[in-house]
Amino acid sequence: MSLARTMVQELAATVEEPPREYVVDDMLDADEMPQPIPLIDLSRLMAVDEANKLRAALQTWGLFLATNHGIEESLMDAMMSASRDFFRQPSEEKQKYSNLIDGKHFQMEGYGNDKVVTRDQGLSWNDHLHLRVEPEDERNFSKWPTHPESFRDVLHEYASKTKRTRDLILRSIAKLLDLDEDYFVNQISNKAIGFARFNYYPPCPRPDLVLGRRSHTDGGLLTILFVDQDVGGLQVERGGKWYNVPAKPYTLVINVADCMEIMTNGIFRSPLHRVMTNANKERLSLARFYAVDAETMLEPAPSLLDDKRPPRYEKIKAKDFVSFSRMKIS
Ligand SMILES: O=C(O)CCC(=O)C(=O)O
Ligand SMILES: [Fe+2]
Repeated sequence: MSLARTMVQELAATVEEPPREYVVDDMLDADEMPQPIPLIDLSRLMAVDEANKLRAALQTWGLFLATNHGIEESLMDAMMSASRDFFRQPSEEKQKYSNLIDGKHFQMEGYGNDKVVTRDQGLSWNDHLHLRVEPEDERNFSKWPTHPESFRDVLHEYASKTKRTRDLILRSIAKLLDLDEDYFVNQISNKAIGFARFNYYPPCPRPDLVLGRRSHTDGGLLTILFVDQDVGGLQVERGGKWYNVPAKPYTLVINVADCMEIMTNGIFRSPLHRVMTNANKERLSLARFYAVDAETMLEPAPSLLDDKRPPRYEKIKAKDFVSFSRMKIS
């Protein structure tokens, strides 16, 4: 089986019908919202009402929209436009950062598609650039674009800002659970890995049959997502239904990831989410994935457990954690 695939961007420019591997089984749609996705003002989390809103958001959706997150609009604009400039380059330029070594050996970092593991694995209408941003002293700059020229500096700046936002949110989550304020922050030492995933979704001729990103949960502790303000597409699952997450200018989407669900013993959920395609417009997004230290023992925080609330997840070392579904006891 060949790992090398045509970039979706090139497919989109040439085909009228998406290849079979991209087509999903069910017709794609969204359900009517029961209530809007909560919008949290991060500068007000000291206030009880805002903290309660955060708690409700994390329990019901595992995801929320965040304003007043401390990242300047000009920096967000610069980051989005650097990403757009990267993806607009000719294919040969982008292939210099390919995630396939010698055209066949897949590695996590670089430009390309997701790893193909099985023959019948469905594909997504998406190309991406995946970069390891933390630990800061282990950045592999051979995978960091030099075009546009500003790319590296802007990403460096953006990463230092999202880190602050991350810590603010992690501390707020710990407080909601009466845990030590640094309980989650301490799981991320200066050796923990943080990725930036720049997603590019070309227009797709069959948005009713093809997903920009198939349904998944994020594996780490927390994800800070910056979505295209002009094109929606992100959906989140709740109670077996799919709901549109609105794209609001300069508003981040924050979601709980699997390790956080385990550590909170399922009080806060790591939501399934997916991305729809659009017939006419390209779409970009940038996910910052924050993982815990590889050596961390993943387990529900002991103070959240008692006779009535037994652990719902088995203990496992973070580096051995691969599939979320295998971890659930009930
Ligand atoms: O593009 C999006 O809105 C979501 C992307 C996503 O879920 C991911 O990269 O894990
Ligand atoms: Fe995701």
